[in-house]
Amino acid sequence: MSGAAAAAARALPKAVTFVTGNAKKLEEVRAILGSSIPFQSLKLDLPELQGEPEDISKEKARMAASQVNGPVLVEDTCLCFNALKGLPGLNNLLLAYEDKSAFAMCIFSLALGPGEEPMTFVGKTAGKIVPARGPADFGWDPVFQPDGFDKTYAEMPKSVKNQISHRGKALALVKEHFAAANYKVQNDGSA
Ligand SMILES: O=c1nc[nH]c2c1ncn2[C@H]1C[C@H](O)[C@@H](COP(=O)(O)OP(=O)(O)OP(=O)(O)O)O1
Ligand SMILES: [Mg+2]
Repeated sequence: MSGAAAAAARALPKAVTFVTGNAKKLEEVRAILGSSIPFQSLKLDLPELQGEPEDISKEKARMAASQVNGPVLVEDTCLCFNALKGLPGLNNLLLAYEDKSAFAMCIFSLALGPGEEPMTFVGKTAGKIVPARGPADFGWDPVFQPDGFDKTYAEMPKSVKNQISHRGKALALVKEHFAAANYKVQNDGSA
């Protein structure tokens, strides 16, 4: 890197902690991030808040950052129904509506430490709600069929889901941010 355009390295006291109570999410985040961002994970059930998805995610990051006392990444996901004007909800509600279109939305929030304003990264994948097909081991994967595919998320190989998913898209933005921000992790000989 040369000269003026290089971002000043921001020192982080430790590696970023991805906080979630959901093992399946963690599995996907690990697979998608690989070794691109050094992170550790912590299983913590944070309260389920109400409100606008972005605000919920940010508030979750604030709580996690104070509990961890360091940089954290958290994530909130919703399946939002166009018939309900984008509201998250229960699949059964949709039975009453002709319009089965929906989108999966994932919002990651990164807080660099307690008291720091979280940054958000949003990924969306459009699709429709269908009768369940495929393994039922992760939430609503069997009932969500992304546009352009004849398989539900549950029926796809993980590698395909991760490439086109709400989570994959949001994490691509997280990766871009990390690449640009040039964080330097202290107490980590590998950096
Ligand atoms: O890719 C996905 N495919 C199918 N279902 C999914 C996905 N991602 C989240 N889900 C489900 C899990 C939970 O029943 C609900 C809300 O998720 P959400 O509140 O963000 O997650 P959570 O409470 O399980 O874990 P966390 O501790 O990270 O908040 O959506
Ligand atoms: Mg949750």
